[in-house]
Amino acid sequence: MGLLTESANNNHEVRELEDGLDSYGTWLEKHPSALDSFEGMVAVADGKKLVLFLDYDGTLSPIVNDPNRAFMSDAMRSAVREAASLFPTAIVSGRSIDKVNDFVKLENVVYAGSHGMDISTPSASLKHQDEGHQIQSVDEQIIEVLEKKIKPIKGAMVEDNRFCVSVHYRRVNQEDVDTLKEMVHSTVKAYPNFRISGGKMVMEIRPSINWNKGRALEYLLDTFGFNSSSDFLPLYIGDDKTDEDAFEVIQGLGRGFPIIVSSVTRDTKASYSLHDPDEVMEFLLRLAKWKKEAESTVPKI
Ligand SMILES: O=P(O)(O)OC[C@H]1O[C@H](O[C@H]2O[C@H](CO)[C@@H](O)[C@H](O)[C@H]2O)[C@H](O)[C@@H](O)[C@@H]1O
Repeated sequence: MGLLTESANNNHEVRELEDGLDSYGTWLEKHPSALDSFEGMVAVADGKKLVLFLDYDGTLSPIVNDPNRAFMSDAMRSAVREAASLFPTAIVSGRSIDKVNDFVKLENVVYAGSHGMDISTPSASLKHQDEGHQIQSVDEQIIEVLEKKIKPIKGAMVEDNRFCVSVHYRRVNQEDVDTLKEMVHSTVKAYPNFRISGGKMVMEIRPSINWNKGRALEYLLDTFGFNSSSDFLPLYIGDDKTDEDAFEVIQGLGRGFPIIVSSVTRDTKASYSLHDPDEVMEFLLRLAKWKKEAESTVPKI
């Protein structure tokens, strides 16, 4: 993907691109390409258990205008399937678990939807508990009120992600974006148990609880049985603001690989970068190849 193709209709991101043209190289020095750093990374991972965490939109599928058409390519699906056959793998998304499952269509991965609030493993399913109360699916009323309120804004769209809601403005005229944002803020004000976070041309309305993709990563490491082990390495690939919570947890652990997918300079806690989903696919294939070769050279006793 070229430097100027991603989200070219987003003025802010275009400005970021223009500003970033000179400094992208400098940014890459701080967040080196995971492909260029591959040999060093696998040298660290040798003999350890890598655990993979993959975001969906913008990581496994390219960002597109219509959220309902963010399909994953067959080639990407087969790369993820291959990697997941060799490493414990979770897909961690802001989407509802059912929607991300419909897009990914793989059985050998664990799904964490609604920014990690809804987790399904082969053996159990967790709807995040907050102070002893299981959180409820987002009140139908919020969705109805939001839909009604934003109706006059052409191109705006509400997406029900089960435990959170997205209001999309990628297809909204630039001059209407501030009005839309104001409408969403004033609507959500009436629901003190919810807060708004941002993403790529989307406002995400989520329960005000201390749970995010980082907490989901910790929970999943536990579920995979790595809580007491000292030889695991989490590897998380994501492109959006909500993925920063997971990068932060990995930095806090002092082990593992936080990798951001970005073709522009970004403020991030990730240590490595990949330019776009094509590079994510290439990286996953290299990882699988490395693991298979490593396993075939282990002497059989
Ligand atoms: O955590 P993720 O899996 O990255 O989900 C974050 C949001 O992703 C989706 O929206 C983004 O991708 C859309 C399709 O490419 C794009 O049209 C939109 O502008 C992006 O923000 C999803 O639709 C949202 O509900 C997720 O919250």
